[in-house]
Amino acid sequence: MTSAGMLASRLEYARFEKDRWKQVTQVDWKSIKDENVKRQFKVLSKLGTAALPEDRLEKYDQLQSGMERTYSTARVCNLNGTSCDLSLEPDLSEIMANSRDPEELEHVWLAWRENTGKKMRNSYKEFVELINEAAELNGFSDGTELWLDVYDTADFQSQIARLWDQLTPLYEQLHAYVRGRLRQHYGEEVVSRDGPIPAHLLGNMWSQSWGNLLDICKPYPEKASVDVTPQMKAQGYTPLKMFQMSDEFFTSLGLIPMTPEFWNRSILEKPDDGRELVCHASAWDFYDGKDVRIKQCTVVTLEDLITAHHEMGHIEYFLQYAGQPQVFKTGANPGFHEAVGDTLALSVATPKHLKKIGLLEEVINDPEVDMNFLMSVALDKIAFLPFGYVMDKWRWGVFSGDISEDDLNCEWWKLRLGLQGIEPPQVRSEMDFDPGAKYHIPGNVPYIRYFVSFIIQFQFHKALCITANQYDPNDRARPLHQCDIYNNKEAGKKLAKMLSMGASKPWPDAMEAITGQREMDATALRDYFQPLEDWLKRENQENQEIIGWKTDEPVCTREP
Ligand SMILES: O=C(CCC(O)(O)[C@H](Cc1ccccc1)NC(=O)c1ccccc1)N[C@@H](Cc1ccccc1)C(=O)O
Ligand SMILES: [Zn+2]
Repeated sequence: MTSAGMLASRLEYARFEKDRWKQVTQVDWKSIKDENVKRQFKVLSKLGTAALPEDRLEKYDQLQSGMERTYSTARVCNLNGTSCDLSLEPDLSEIMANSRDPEELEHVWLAWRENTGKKMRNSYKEFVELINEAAELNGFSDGTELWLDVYDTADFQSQIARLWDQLTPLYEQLHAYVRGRLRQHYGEEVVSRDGPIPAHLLGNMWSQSWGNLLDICKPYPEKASVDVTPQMKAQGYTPLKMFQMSDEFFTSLGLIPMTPEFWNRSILEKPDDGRELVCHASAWDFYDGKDVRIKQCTVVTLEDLITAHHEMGHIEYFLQYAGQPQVFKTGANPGFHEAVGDTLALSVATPKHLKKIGLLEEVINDPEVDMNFLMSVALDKIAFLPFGYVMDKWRWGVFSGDISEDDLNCEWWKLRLGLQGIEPPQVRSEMDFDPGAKYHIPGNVPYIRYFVSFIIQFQFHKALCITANQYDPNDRARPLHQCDIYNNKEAGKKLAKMLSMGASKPWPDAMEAITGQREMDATALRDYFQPLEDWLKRENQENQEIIGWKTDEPVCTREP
């Protein structure tokens, strides 16, 4: 599908949506008795951006596809300038993950932002106006209300704030420990004792997950590492084999296997015919119960094996709710769609499971290997939480006007400093537009869904592990983080029951179907990481690490 084709079909679909909406609003659907039919009308009574007049909608789509093209086609030079066609995937991601040279990391970090975000600033300002215009045409006050309507939860933003408040003590312990290990590795000149962590040293272009620092942060360096990437390469893994393994995990639970169309029409590797491709992973539903596809520029790493499960989680959801009426063919809420694959990946990543699939040698039940594993999961899951929050806390502020268009970048860094405790390698300014360096901003993909997912996936994991008799809250010999639900048909049946509901019921009903609870709850996440939290507190105390970070250093100057 070319971008021109995309634009044309988006406009055509908007016309269809507007016609359908006109018909629906002429029906007195609120007095319909049948709950299911009434709910279908309720969903159809909302129009979204299709409410924009055609010329404004065309402008909206052009701005968005223009920013996405800037992002997807950006190329940068390497440190010594010998090559200038480095792309984000796989080149820059590999450098940010594996380079331990602060100069090279700083160069790549700055060059990427120079060639993406900085070029989008004006487009984004205009784009925000259009989102707010669309919101008002839908009877909402701004884009934030339009975006949050799908959660249908009155105090959603304060629920998110409360969940984050519950988790900051755990995050601060991890932050202090990682800052300590980075200071040992790079020296006090590069990493301070009590300040924020330099963003370019965290193993990821956006400092959103720190799993690539496992070699520096392993609690027991001499013990086995759970990053089985070398074994995957040694055993000749291919992207196809990674997706076949993921499919095998899903079917081991009795879930629906990937369809022939999936295997014939997915793009599982970056094409080498020079074709421009949006490499950011995505899953696609063609709404016929058979034609479902993933597009992913997969490389052979454990990180990408986990991403394969994430994308396949979307596909499984598509297949499970294929029998629902069209308007219910989506997640109970967007966080549910993001949590399916990650929930199963919590089992896949365990040493127990990696041994089962031959990627880890004999792992005796060694508490130190276990702590190394828990740390690797925390570096991805705990580190991610404040990033997931910042991404939409910033956008909510921009849409609602709390963040003025002259302060876009410095307000972004105020949030990055305050919530994540990170700082840019060099002071930024309002000439930059660093949010645009992350796919979901030009891609206009909301992000709080991932924060929700990272909370509820532990609730799902805990419930399914109890069903699979792999976890017992009172039996320390079977802790939650060692649970692997592989092959358990009971757990699979429970998950399938929720997935097949799609959006036919309010999301608390779907949550209750799996966990017995009706709200988001961080307790399961805290239970999972309890052994690590205890270890981190002892370790930080022994090393006299300072918990928290100073915020008095300037990270961004408001000069226009
Ligand atoms: O962005 C993704 C994975 C891509 C996706 O699967 O969430 C994808 C994003 C997307 C791409 C294009 C258009 C819209 C959304 N979402 C889907 O493909 C999708 C989502 C819902 C239903 C159907 C498909 N993950 C996030 C967060 C994350 C999640 C899990 C582990 C690490 C990090 C990230 O990488 O920052
Ligand atoms: Zn996703």
